Amino acid sequence: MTFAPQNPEQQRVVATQAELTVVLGGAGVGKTTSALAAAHAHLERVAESEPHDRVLFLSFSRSSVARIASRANEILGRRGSQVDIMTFHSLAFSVVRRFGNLVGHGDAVLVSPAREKLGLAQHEIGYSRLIPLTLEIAQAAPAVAEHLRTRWGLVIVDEFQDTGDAQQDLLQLIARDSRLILLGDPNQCIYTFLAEDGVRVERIDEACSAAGAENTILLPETSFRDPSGIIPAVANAIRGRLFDSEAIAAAIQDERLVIQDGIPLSDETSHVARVVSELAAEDMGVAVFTHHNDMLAALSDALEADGIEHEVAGLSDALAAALDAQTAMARFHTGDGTWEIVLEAIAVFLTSAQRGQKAPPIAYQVMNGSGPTTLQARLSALRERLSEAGSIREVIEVAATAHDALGLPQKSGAWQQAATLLSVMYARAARTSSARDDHQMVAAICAEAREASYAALTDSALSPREVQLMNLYQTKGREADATVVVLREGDFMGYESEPFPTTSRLLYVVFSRARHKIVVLLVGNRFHAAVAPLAALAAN
Ligand SMILES: Nc1ncnc2c1ncn2[C@@H]1O[C@H](COP(=O)(O)OP(=O)(O)OP(=O)(O)O)[C@@H](O)[C@H]1O
Repeated sequence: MTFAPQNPEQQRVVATQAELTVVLGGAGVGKTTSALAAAHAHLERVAESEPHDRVLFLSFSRSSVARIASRANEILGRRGSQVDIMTFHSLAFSVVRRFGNLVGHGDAVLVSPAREKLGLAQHEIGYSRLIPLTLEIAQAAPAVAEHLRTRWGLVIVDEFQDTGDAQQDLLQLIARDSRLILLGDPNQCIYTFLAEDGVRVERIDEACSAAGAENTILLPETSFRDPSGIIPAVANAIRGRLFDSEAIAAAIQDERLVIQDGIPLSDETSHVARVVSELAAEDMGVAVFTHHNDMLAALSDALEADGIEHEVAGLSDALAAALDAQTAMARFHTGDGTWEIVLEAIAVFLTSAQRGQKAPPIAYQVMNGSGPTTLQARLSALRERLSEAGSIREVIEVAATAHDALGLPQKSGAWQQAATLLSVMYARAARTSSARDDHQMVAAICAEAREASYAALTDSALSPREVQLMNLYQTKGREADATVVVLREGDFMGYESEPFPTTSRLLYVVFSRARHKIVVLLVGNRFHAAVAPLAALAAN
């Protein structure tokens, strides 16, 4: 194992044997890393008496699962296969899949929030039902509850400050008899807008009281993400709204913090793409953070054109929906699925591209055969091309170009990503499966695509890349050599006033992700008061 504790507190985390340990500390101080080392230490310690013991590492978002998993091998070594790293929702889904029949949900199909907006069929389960259903299953079947309680000797929860009531209930179920390590940072609590779901900053204090002072470990402030301390000092100054502090002036002087303003909205995508290309050319991994998914999609297309491989964290739902739509087209060709299923899958894809509670009008037009005649004509042409395709390979090509052929708005990047995944799945099925006819071939591809879209919905990104694009709220648990923070005129930052506690925590998370450099791009002229002082710094 390559991990070596950097201070006595990290060492205490690794060595803890308490039933409940709470680990606190600011961004980048090593909470996640030392907890992984604690998982390794636990498994080594019990190896003789409990050779099959396992550790569960629960995290919040798909993005942080991906980051933890990418680091885990190095720290866990041969113990890697005994550690399950997943989100609360992917854990719940694995239970629902295995035992859902006990509560009338055998063969459960998990659908995206976008599909949920268009209405659920009987056998479908929405994302928000996963944890409650898991609890119902455990209630109905004590043997399942017992299985979940005994499976993991140690449970670690990352980002504990953002857990809500549902996660808490799930934890109580699975960790009743296990050791528990909770990792948290009250300053990174950015989901308080989910107060209805029980997310509240005080949860950390309660955990500390339960653990007691001797089992509450506060890691020293030194950030190992940027050992020079320059970027952590910027993040802290911004959290404290000390925009005229030495720390910020020094970082600007050293070009570790670059603030560019006056970028017109019409140049946003090209400007961001240029900055990303320049940083990537310096061999830096880059993460771009913005409030706007429309910008992410446009940027994704622009980077594609520049040949820069990238991952769009904000498009995971759209990617899953695009995969579904394209496989539905393949099933239609072989007669294993109807045209209505294809239309519905396209509607779900269109809904996934849209924020808000409702599906967009075009989604209903696709499903109902209403709307502009050009749209209906294009759908008919697509149907014909799919029916007449001479081979499965040709069907996959038709599906790959359907986004353009139909003239769909937005998310062409996700459609393209799905097409690439699908052609890989096709090649694999053609090479390895025992599928002898088109039906079997399509079934094999669909099974694999379904797994991939479940992974996109509940777990890590499929192919983490050096350049990552995401929404401001997906930044937690991420890190990159350079971060590009795009702030746009009119960005909504809540209704609070000075000192903007919630937005300041969000900005702290966003500004603490970089290892080397932060570039802030200010698009437009007038900014929300919470971020306006940054524009003043650019002018200086
Ligand atoms: N003991 C150590 N030795 C080497 N590198 C370390 C050590 N501790 C932490 N790091 C490195 O510092 C960086 C931040 O660590 P980590 O992600 O564990 O911090 P964190 O407290 O979980 O951060 P955040 O709350 O911001 O997600 C990582 O790149 C990690 O590899």
